Amino acid sequence: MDLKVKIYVTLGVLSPVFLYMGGRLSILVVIWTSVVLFLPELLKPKEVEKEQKVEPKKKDHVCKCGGKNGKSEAAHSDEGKEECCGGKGTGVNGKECCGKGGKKKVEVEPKKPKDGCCSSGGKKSGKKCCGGKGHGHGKETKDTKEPSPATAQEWDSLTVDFTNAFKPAKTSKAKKTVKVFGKKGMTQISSKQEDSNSGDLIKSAFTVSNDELLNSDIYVFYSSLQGSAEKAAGIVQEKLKAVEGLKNEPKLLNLDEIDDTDKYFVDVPSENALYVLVVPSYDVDCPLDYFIQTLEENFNDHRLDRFPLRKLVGYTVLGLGDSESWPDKFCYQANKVDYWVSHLGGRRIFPVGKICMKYDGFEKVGEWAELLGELLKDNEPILYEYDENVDDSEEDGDDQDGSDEGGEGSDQEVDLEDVGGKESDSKRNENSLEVKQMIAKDSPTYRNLTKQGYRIVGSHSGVKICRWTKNELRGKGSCYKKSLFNIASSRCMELTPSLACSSKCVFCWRHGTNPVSKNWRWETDEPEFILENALAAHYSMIKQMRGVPGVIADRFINAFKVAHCALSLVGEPILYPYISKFVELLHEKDISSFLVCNAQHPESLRSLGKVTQLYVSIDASTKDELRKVDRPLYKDFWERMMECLDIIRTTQSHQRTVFRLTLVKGFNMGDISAYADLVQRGVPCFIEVKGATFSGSSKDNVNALTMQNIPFNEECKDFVENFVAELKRRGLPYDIAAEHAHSNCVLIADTKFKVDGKWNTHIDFAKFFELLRSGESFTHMDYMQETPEWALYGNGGFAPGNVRVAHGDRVANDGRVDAADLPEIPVGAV
Ligand SMILES: Cc1cc2nc3c(=O)[nH]c(=O)nc-3n(C[C@H](O)[C@H](O)[C@H](O)COP(=O)(O)O)c2cc1C
Ligand code: SF4
Repeated sequence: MDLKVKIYVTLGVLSPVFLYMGGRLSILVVIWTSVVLFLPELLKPKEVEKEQKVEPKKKDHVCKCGGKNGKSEAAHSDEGKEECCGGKGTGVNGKECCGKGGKKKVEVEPKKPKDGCCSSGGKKSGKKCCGGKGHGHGKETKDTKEPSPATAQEWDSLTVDFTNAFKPAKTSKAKKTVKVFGKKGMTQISSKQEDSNSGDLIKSAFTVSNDELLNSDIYVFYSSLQGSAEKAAGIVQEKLKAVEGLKNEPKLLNLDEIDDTDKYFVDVPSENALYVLVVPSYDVDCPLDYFIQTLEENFNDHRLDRFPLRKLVGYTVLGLGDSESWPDKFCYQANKVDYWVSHLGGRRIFPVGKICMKYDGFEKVGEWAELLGELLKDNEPILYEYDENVDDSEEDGDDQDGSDEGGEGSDQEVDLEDVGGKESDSKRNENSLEVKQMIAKDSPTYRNLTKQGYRIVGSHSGVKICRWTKNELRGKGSCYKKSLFNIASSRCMELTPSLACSSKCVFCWRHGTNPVSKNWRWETDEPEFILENALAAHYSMIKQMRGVPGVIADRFINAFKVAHCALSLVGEPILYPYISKFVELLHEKDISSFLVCNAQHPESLRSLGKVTQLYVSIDASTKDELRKVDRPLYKDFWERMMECLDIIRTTQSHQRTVFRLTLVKGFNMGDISAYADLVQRGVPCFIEVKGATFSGSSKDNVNALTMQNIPFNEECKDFVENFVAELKRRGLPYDIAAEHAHSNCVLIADTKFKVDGKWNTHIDFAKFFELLRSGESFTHMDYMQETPEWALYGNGGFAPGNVRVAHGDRVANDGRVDAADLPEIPVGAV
C-alpha cells in the first residue's frame, strides 16, 4: 500500500483514541505506531525503483531481427515488435539501433554486447564483431558473461562512430607524415590530420614510401575459367618474387575458391596488404560476375564502412581478354573490378593492364609485372586524381614560343639585373665578374616555378608535363602536332634549357615568374647533365600518373621512352650556349627535337645544328605591332627578326622550318599583306596559324588577354584563307594542308609537300634518325610522310584512338578556345 494512504488510515483510526486518552500517552502511541508501520516502508524505496526499471524485461526482447542480433527467434516476444525497424535501420547510431537497424531505443538494447554482437549491423567491429549475424567471432562468440558497464560503453562508442571502429590500431608508422596530392598540388599532412580529414583523403593520394611498398604483403588474386588467368597470375607472382628488397613472398589466391570474400574485401588480411587482381573478361556468365557483384553490393551496403579498402597499401588490376573477338568489350570486367575496388577506397598504384591473350599474351603479362615490380621499388608519389581542368588551366601544357615575360609592373618580375639579387647587388657582381645562378634554389623564382609544376633542372633548365601528354596517356586526345606532324603526345618531353627570355610577350602566361635577359650571363650546366636530369624529372612526373583513373597501360609504359622533345615551354632555348650540343644528345637517344625561337638571336640561329623541326615565332607582322605584342628587350628587335628570317631562307633552309603565327584579336590580325611579306622573306616550309588561347587573367600579368582577344574559329579560318589567297596572288607556292580544329589551329604548307596530289606534312621519324646517322647531308624533303585523311583540312584532325570528352559548361559556345576548357595548346606552342 502506498505510504501516504497508510498514514491517512492510521491517523483516522487513532484520532478517537487520542481524544479519549489525551496527553503524553497519546504521544507514546504515535511514536510506537510510526516505528512499527512506517520504518520498513521508509527503508524500501530503492528496491521499488529497481523493480520498476526492470519491468520492460518482461517483454524480453523487442527487436524483430530474425535472430540475427544474437538472440534466437524464440527469445523474441511478439510484444514490442512494433518497436522494430525490421533490420532496415542504419545501425550507425547505436542508441537508436536495435541490432539490425531497429529505429527505436529500448532499455534492453545494451544487453547485446554480451553476445559479442556489434549491434550495428556491421560485419565487423573489432574482435567482438558478429559480422552482423548476431554472434561474436571466434572465442568471443562463446563469451556469455554479463557485460560490465565498461563493455556496454565500448559498444556504444563503436556504434556511434562506425567508421573509426574499423580503423586499424594506430602504429608508429601511422604517425608518419604523408605527402598528399590534391588538385592543388602537394601538401604535407600528418596522420592526425589524416584521421580528422579521412573523408577528404580518400579522394586524394599519398606517397607510399619505398619501405612501405616493398614491405607489403602482396596478394595476387585471379579468377579463371580456362586457365590463362591462373597462369598469368603465376607469372605475376614469380616476377614479383624476384623484386629485390621485397620483404614478403607474394601469395596467390583464386578468387573463385575463396569462401569468404569479406575476409579480403571488407576486411583486409594484414596491415600492409597490397592486391594485384588478374582477371579475364567473359561476356557470358562466369564466376567473376559474382565477385564483381559482391564488390558492388559491399559498396552499396550502408552497414559497412564505405571505404574498407583504404586499409590496403594499394592495388592494381591486370585484365586479360581478346581485343580481336570482343573489341567493344575488351577487358571490360577488369575495368569493372578496378572501378569498384577504387570506389571501395582502394588506391590504384599502377594503371589497369589490358592484355590481349591472342598473341604473346603471357610475354606481355611478364612485361607488365616487371614494370609493376620496378615501381614497387620506386619512391615517387602517386597521383590518385588528376583533373585536367584544374591542374594547369593557366598553362595548358605546351611549349611556349620561347617568349617569356616578367609582367611589366609586376611585383614578381625578375629582370636581367634582378636575377640573383637586387639590381645594385647585381651591378656590383657584374663589376666583380661574379657569375650567378639564373634560378638559385632559395630564390622566389624557384619557388614560383616549382609551385606552377615545373621541375627545375640544374639552375637554368626546366621540365613540365604538358597536359596533352597527360591526356593522351588517358586516351583523351592528342596535341595538334599529332595531327599536323605525327608527334606522340604521351611520349613528348617539354623542356627548356633556358628559363630566361629576351621578350615579355603579352600572351605568355608566365605571370611574371621568369627571368628576362638579352644575353646569357649565368652559371652554365653541361648539356649531358641537363638531359640526364630532365629525363629523370620527366619520368618521375610520368610515374605519378600511374594511379590516375583511365591511364592506358601501353601508353604509360611507352611514355618511359621519350620520343620527342619540345624545346620551348617557357624561356628562350636558343639562349643556352650549348643548344646545338644538347640537340645532338637528344638525337643520339632517338628523341626528335622541336625547337622554337623568338627570332631575336640571329647569331645563335645561324650556328644552330640540325633539328627535326625549327620554329620561328612570328608574333606580329609590323614593327609597331611586334613591339606591342612581344615587348622585346632589344631596341633593334625588328632588325633582329629580319635577320633571322634571312637565315631561315638561306643558312637554315635545309631544316624543316615553320613560322608560328599566334592570332590575337586587337593586336596582330590586321595586316595580312605584311605577313605575306615576311613569308616571302623567310620562305618557311610551313606556316602554322593558331588562335590565341585564353589563359585567364592575373594580377601579375598587366597585359593578360581577355576573351575579346581570342579569335573565333571562323575568324581564324577567314584569316588563313585570305592569307593563302594573298600568298598565291604573289605567286608563292602555299596552300592549306591540315588542321586541328579543336585547338583552332590550321597548317599552311609549301606545295612541295604535296606529292602526287597528297599532302606529306607528317614526319617520318625513323627516316630522320637514319639520315642523321648516315652522316650525309639531307633536307626537309627527305623525311616527310603522308598526312592521314583525318588530319587534312576540313576533317577536324581529332586523332583516332582517343575519346573526346566534353566539359559541359566550360566549353565556350562561340567556338573560341578557352584554356580552362579541354586541354589546349597554348600560345606559341611548337
Ligand atoms: C565465351 C567467351 C567469352 C569471352 N568474352 C570476352 C569479352 O567479353 N571480352 C574480352 O576481352 N575477352 C573475352 N573472352 C576472352 C577471354 O577473356 C580470354 O580468353 C581470357 O584469357 C580467358 O581467361 P581464362 O583462360 O583464365 O578463363 C571471352 C572468351 C570466351 C571463351
Ligand atoms: S608537342 Fe607540345 S603540346 Fe604536344 S605533347 Fe609535346 S609539349 Fe605537349
